[in-house]
Amino acid sequence: MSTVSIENLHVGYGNSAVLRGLSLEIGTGEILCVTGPSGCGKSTLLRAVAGLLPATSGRILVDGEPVTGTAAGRALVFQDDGLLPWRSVQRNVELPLSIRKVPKGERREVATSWIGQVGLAGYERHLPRELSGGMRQRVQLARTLAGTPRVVLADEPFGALDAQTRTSMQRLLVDVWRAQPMTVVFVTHDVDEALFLGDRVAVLGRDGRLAKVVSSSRPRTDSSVPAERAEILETL
Ligand SMILES: Nc1ncnc2c1ncn2[C@@H]1O[C@H](COP(=O)(O)OP(=O)(O)OP(=O)(O)O)[C@@H](O)[C@H]1O
Repeated sequence: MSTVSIENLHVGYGNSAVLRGLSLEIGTGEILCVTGPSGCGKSTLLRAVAGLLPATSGRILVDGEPVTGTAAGRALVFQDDGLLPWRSVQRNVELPLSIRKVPKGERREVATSWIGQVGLAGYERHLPRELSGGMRQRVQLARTLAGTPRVVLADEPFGALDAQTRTSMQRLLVDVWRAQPMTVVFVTHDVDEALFLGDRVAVLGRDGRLAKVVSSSRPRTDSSVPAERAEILETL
């Protein structure tokens, strides 16, 4: 788990600025959801925190250390599951451990445990093409968590799933986060998803600045969520 500090961050592509002076503090073990209109720079923010895009000015610190490039401790999760089609579920989940040269026995044990925790016990030998979209997202989640990231950067990972599968993936994410707390920055267009998952919801404006941060207190009450929902929607 890590603290992420974003300080007066400006990021752009060529001469066009996207994020203009964004400051945000993401606490250790917090789930921060980021929402905002299309094109406001949500993915750009994640890429910058991942170390894939340099800041034009300002800085990002993870546990006090400036981000200067990618790091194994910061994992990106996408809508596209990114699974290797020729590798079984087991071998896909083992991937971050193979890269770290974790011994075979330990690799197998850790991967099997995560496959069980995401509800896919019995599917270890299946290939990605033999699984549904929701199951493939579970494999992606297991693979990400097997790498014990300190920060998970999720870019609309459940965006392509049907409503029911999406709800079960949201619950699964909260369950695994409770079992193994981690700092999560989760981008979504879906305000209800943001309020369900997030401890706080950061709303980016079209101008590339932070428009609002809304706290979503846990445990949520039925009456608090509509109020928070209205507060976010009036900004969009
Ligand atoms: N590789 C790139 N080169 C140039 N411009 C880019 C690049 N990637 C994104 N942009 C531009 O930067 C702006 C922000 O894009 P970004 O993908 O971060 O927005 P977003 O909020 O994630 O959008 P959406 O909600 O539609 O996914 C957009 O105007 C986009 O066209």
